[in-house]
Amino acid sequence: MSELPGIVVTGASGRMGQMLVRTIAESGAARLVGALERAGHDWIGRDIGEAMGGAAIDVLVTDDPVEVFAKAQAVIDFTAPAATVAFAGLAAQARAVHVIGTTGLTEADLKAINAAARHAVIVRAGNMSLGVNLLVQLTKKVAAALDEDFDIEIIEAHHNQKVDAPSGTALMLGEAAAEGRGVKLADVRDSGRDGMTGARMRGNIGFAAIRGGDIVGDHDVLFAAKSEQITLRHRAMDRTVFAKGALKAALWGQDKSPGEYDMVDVLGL
Ligand SMILES: NC(=O)C1=CN([C@@H]2O[C@H](COP(=O)(O)OP(=O)(O)OC[C@H]3O[C@@H](n4cnc5c(N)ncnc54)[C@H](OP(=O)(O)O)[C@@H]3O)[C@@H](O)[C@H]2O)C=CC1
Ligand SMILES: O=C(O)C1=N[C@H](C(=O)O)C[C@H](O)C1
Repeated sequence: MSELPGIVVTGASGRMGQMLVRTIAESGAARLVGALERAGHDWIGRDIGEAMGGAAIDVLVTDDPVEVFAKAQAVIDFTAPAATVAFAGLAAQARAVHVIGTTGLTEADLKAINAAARHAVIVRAGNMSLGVNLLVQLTKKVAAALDEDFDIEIIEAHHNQKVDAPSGTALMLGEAAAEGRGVKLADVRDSGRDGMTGARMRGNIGFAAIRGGDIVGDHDVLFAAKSEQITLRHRAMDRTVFAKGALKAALWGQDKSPGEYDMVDVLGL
């Protein structure tokens, strides 16, 4: 019997990192071959299972991506933009599928990731859940069906430790709405209203970000016209939906040609 695909989790001590370690262990479809943290992290050298407060699973936390990526068929990465760009190059060198959940990436980061995808499979999405990727498709459809009498507003809410806004998901939804309308998001994006903003500009796509407590991730797409409104809503109740999607992407990517893919490709939506 052939061995299950080996997976490295980066940022293994993080909220998503720990969820991924558990999801892989419970999946029966893959095995954890590495857990990565930044140099100096106090989990380095410890068994990841024990560091997470459970039983040992014979995988020590390391700060050496080159050594662990060489053993892996896939790298699942929910960290921070600078780390993700560096991991994209290293995962491509190791010919490992790189699943990127990290958000807050700049245009320059995206360019570097795209260059790495010339040599290996990269699956990147601001949200790995089935529900949100379906919502993206629905948003595109509804935006295409309605004219600019409907103002489009994207409202997202997350926990108080989130460092980027608007969320990666909100931007995916904004791109979908813009595509549905046949415009470029960059030309109609309206985020961060504060002070004497003036009246809302017709055709703009607005963003609002709420941060509080332990909200996992809520997204509304509001289409508001005179006398009627439509709201499309997704709420993540816990992070398993993201981790399961990421694992699915890592397995899906195993027999694909080098290139950059997203969860719409993985889920066949
Ligand atoms: N696409 C999706 O479906 C989802 C995306 N996300 C995104 O994933 C990212 C992480 O979220 P979350 O888990 O909540 O954040 P956390 O801060 O809990 O975890 C991030 C982890 O990455 C580590 N890290 C940062 N830099 C490096 C590095 N150079 N090498 C190794 N590890 C590093 C951090 O370490 P340290 O603490 O030392 O900095 C931390 O342990 C965010 O961008 C978030 O928006 C989150 C959920 C779903
Ligand atoms: O940081 C988070 O937590 C999340 N980030 C992603 C985003 O930026 O959209 C996905 C999810 O909403 C949780």
